[in-house]
Amino acid sequence: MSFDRKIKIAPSILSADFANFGAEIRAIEAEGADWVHVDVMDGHFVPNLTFGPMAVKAFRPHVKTVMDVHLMIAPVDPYIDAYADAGADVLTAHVEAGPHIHRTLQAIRGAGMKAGAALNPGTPAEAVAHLLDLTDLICVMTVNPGFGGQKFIDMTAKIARLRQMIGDRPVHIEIDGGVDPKTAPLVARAGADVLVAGSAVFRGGSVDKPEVYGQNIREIRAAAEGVWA
Ligand SMILES: O=C(CO)[C@H](O)[C@H](O)COP(=O)(O)O
Ligand SMILES: [Fe+2]
Repeated sequence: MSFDRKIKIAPSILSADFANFGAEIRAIEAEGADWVHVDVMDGHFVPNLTFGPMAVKAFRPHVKTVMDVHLMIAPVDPYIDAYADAGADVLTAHVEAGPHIHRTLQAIRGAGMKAGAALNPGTPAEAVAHLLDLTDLICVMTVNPGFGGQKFIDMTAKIARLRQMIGDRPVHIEIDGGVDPKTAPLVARAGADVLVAGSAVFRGGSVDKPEVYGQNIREIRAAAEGVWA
């Protein structure tokens, strides 16, 4: 997994057909997804439950790009090895999930994965100021985590501040929540390069109509890249 700052679209399979994950993953990748975003929720850190490491391991053979696992769980540390074994490429933990995010990021890298740190909407950019050399990705939540299909919360000032803090370090800024062709240009202009989108990618499509996924991905990408045109 090499570093670049081109716009990457990461569909969240939270909006996929839960009875058909393998085919859904293959469809979004065939239709242009750059990464596959996998939302792990524990019914404790967030008020919703999805799946755990056994399911993530079952997704792995279907993912040919980058498997980007977003942990919305607390605690994190007891499960890091299980997600490494499941084949996560990027493992992101929330800074709010416990008192020792520094240790968590070290452990994620130590287990051979790229380490991400996620920030809830109420958490300032400064929460990662002393973590930037331990982090490969900062995930800026633009919804309160737990559910797909929520309304975008404007975090552009936080994104711009993070881009300034990161300087020339090889750290991605990922945006998660409410990304669509209207909001993508706002976050791209502020400095984001990885755009997670669940409902805006899967809306109107299915494994039998995958071209809709392709159209949705192209619209988000064009809107984000249009910022630089
Ligand atoms: O982490 C998440 C929610 O906690 C999801 O990745 C996110 O909500 C994507 O869904 P949508 O694009 O529909 O907002
Ligand atoms: Fe997510």
